[in-house]
Amino acid sequence: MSATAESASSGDDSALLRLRDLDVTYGRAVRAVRAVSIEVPHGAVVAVLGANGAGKTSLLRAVSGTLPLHGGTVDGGRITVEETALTGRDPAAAVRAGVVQVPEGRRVFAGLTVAENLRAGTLGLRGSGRAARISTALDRVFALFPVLADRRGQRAGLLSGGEQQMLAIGRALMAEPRLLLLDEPSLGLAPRMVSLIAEVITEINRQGVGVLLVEQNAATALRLARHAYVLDVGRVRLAGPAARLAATDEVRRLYLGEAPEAPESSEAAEAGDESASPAPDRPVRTLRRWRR
Ligand SMILES: Nc1ncnc2c1ncn2[C@@H]1O[C@H](COP(=O)(O)OP(=O)(O)OP(=O)(O)O)[C@@H](O)[C@H]1O
Repeated sequence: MSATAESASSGDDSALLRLRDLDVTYGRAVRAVRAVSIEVPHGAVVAVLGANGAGKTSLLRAVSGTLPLHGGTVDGGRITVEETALTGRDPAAAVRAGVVQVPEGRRVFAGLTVAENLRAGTLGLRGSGRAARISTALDRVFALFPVLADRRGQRAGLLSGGEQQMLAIGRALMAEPRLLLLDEPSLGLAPRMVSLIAEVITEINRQGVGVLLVEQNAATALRLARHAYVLDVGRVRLAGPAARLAATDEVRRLYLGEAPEAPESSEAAEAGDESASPAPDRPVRTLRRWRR
């Protein structure tokens, strides 16, 4: 494992999403993402971890084409979904390529009903058999989230935070994604709801949807993901199989909030990778720990 690893995955040619040397800036002053290379293989959940301001959301915005809406620009690098180049493309192009983002903070349409919110997710749907496909997608969402079926006529603003997160994910699924971009789905949710959302992410993935999961909740993310990347001030600091990352001293101490068992003997240091060792003056950025 290396901080400069180009990818946490095997690097095979069948990657669903491939980011190469991605740079994202806001204006002249903020370099939010720097030379980041990430892959999501077909059928995988891949996690991107990091503290506040590490660049996680900016990375997702670059992929979903929503960066300009926030004043940001892709300044360098390449984004491809299978054979489709998405670098600098708009959100409609990303949706056509099967990429749908669930933004942080849910952002459901509070004044619309649950059913209307779900239908809003189908606006970008093109191609034949649209009505039948919408009906199938609706059945699938209601099977994943029975509570949404029960509340289909209720205004979304009246749902709990967890239910709104379900609705936000459900709305994204209505667009028939091949790749779901999830930004902090566990944020602000009670532990029981975090577990439920985690189970649903696993099920969605089992149904064939690739997932790029951005989380500060490192324990949940590392449990769900096959591969993981740790971003630090816009750069990939660590990358590798999630289970292996979860076992390193650095991740356990800085991202899982665990006390180290042995003094400063990180796996990366053993591998001779000095850049992955924490600097002595670095503040410990303990992120929220996942509690069952
Ligand atoms: N719209 C914006 N305009 C200017 N700077 C921004 C904007 N959005 C993010 N930034 C800056 O870009 C950097 C990366 O932010 P980003 O939101 O991508 O990080 P993050 O890892 O998702 O953080 P968090 O977990 O707090 O959401 C930060 O320095 C942030 O202040």
